[in-house]
Amino acid sequence: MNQDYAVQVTHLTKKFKDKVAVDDVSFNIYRGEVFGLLGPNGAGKTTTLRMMTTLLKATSGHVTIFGHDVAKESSAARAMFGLTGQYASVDEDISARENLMIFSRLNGLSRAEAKQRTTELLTEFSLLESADKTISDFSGGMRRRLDLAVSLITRPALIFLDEPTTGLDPRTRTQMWETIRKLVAEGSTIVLTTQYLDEADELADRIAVIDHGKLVKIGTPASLKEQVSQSKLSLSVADSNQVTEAKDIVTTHLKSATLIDQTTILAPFDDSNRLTDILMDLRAKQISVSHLSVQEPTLDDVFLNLTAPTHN
Ligand SMILES: Nc1ncnc2c1ncn2[C@@H]1O[C@H](COP(=O)(O)OP(=O)(O)OP(=O)(O)O)[C@@H](O)[C@H]1O
Repeated sequence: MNQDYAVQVTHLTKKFKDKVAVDDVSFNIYRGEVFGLLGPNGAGKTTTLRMMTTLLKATSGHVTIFGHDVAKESSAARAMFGLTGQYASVDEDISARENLMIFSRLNGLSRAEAKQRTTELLTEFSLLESADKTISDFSGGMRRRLDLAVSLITRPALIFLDEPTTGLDPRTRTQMWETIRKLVAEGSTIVLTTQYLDEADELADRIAVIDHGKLVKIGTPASLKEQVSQSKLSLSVADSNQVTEAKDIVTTHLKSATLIDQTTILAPFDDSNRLTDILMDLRAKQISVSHLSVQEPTLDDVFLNLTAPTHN
């Protein structure tokens, strides 16, 4: 086993009768990284995650978690990770504190240890004030934080988060991102499935894009964006009489430029250093700029490009 890997997925395949839900997928996840599994509905993310977390048997292929084969050594593999998401099974009718106590005891902690861990987790996840409310009175964000707290009782080195922020309001989502970043800072490895491209962009060190059960691309958010599209420069001049001259300057430096109205020029570019040259030339010709912006390619561009119907 390679010591640098938290997870190794090799030729993983899942067939449901004639339907191939996951088709020969291989990737490795490094220790300490946040790895995002991204794909449209029905792409095979959940099926992949369920095989990785011992909940579903693969038709063929292998997964190892810190060297433990999930099929052959499932208890050892299971002891290495925490799982949170749609499978979390907190009891709705009792309080957060009681849930944490019960799960701590189920995980083998003594009564005193369970009590201490429960207080630590309630504090860590800002649930101390609501600790004795029943879960059915919890907001979506509180519920999600409790789910995550439960999966962290045993301080696992690897955490699987299945769509951690689906259905949360923007503020609670940002809080969840902070919590995830904190876990990473403390050394956890995180595997995350998400339907939110901005979430993958914010959190993931690397992203695997899955479509129709196949791995279509893997890389850092930046490298995926680079492969798909260039940045765009948008520049407006104060005096419309100077727009043609300004367009010529932009064309000289960026090869192509388009006039989109009487004062605005749009040009694709990939070298930020050219921007200074353009501004210096404009100033030398006494052309004033009234607006300037650079649009970076977004992960949406990548996603649409990779999973567009024409792609398949
Ligand atoms: N138990 C099952 N029996 C038959 N087909 C299944 C089963 N589970 C999943 N599938 C099919 O396998 C494919 C992949 O499903 P999966 O749930 O893994 O996708 P997903 O990427 O997680 O989608 P979503 O974002 O909607 O959860 C889908 O076509 C789905 O209908």
